[in-house]
Amino acid sequence: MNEPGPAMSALSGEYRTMVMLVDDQAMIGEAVRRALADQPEIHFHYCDNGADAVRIAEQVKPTVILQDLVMPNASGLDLLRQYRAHTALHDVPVIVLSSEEEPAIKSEAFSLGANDYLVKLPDQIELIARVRYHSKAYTNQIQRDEVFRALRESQRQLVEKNLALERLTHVDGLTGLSNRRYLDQFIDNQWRYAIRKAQWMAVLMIDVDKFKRYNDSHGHLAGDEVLKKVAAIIQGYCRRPTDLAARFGGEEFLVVMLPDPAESAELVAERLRSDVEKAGIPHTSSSVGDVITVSIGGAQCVPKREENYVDLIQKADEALYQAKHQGRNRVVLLDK
Ligand SMILES: Nc1nc2c(ncn2[C@@H]2O[C@H](COP(=O)(O)OP(=O)(O)OP(=O)(O)O)[C@@H](O)[C@H]2O)c(=O)[nH]1
Repeated sequence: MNEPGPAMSALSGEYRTMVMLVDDQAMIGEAVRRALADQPEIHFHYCDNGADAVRIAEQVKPTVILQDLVMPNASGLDLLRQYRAHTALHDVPVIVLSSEEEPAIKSEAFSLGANDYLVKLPDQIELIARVRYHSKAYTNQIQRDEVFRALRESQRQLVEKNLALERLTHVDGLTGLSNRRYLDQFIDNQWRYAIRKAQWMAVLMIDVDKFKRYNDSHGHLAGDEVLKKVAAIIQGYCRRPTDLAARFGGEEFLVVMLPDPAESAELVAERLRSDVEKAGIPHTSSSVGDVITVSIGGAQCVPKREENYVDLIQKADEALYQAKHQGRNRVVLLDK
């Protein structure tokens, strides 16, 4: 008897033909073994007890099962049902071995999922041909499934990588806020949306006060850390999908929002300004105070078709200029 072993070798990627015969008659077992003996690529396992068939099939991993119908302690049709309900065995081809050509039994066997029906004992050539045919169909199916699985997995990874890449192209490397490129896309979309919905749209331009002095006193790297902290505070105010916080330029940030009446842009701007001050990041060389502060210029409008969002940003810039001139660490909001 050939050694029982795994029918499928995941390592080599090759599939061996593994025939499992379930039949209580040792004489049949011996006859089938002999019929297959001179086929080196066909491995054979004989199970003479129907009660053990499912358990043994789990271990042996047959690529085809030869199933006797009448056994003392198990019914072949019942076993067929069990194979078909079993997660690991439900696709394994089953050739029913019957002692007679009986249409009713044949019909029931096929309706339960048998793949073939042979009357015992078929001649050697027919047995080998059918075993090869069913085994090959089964292993081809497994290989196709594996290829599809691998393909789906690599497609999933590709989508993830593309998304990550896309995110990277949208993000400012230092602060993690959106970059200018993404801001332009976003604000354009939001502008059109606000036109359609006749909704208020606001932009806040936020600039760190006396930042040059900070860099001069503490160095550029320490300045970068300040920008990251300020950016994190700003980001905290942009949780809704309709809001966006972006790095507009060096130490300048821009927030785009569709404010609702309950939380006006001015209120958000004032809270943000106050949070930066309360963060208490020391800035001893600032003429505004002894901590990092920001000035915020805001502009808002209900956009109209004939207007352009660039004018809104321009207005916010004007407001920022006023905030700086009025002494910094303050909010100036203008309606466009
Ligand atoms: N550390 C750091 N500094 C930056 C970065 N981008 C711009 N800056 C600095 O930000 C400073 C901005 O200086 P100014 O435009 O003169 O304004 P300010 O000193 O903040 O003064 P006011 O805006 O008038 O309050 C410059 O010194 C820039 O070098 C950056 O990415 N990192």
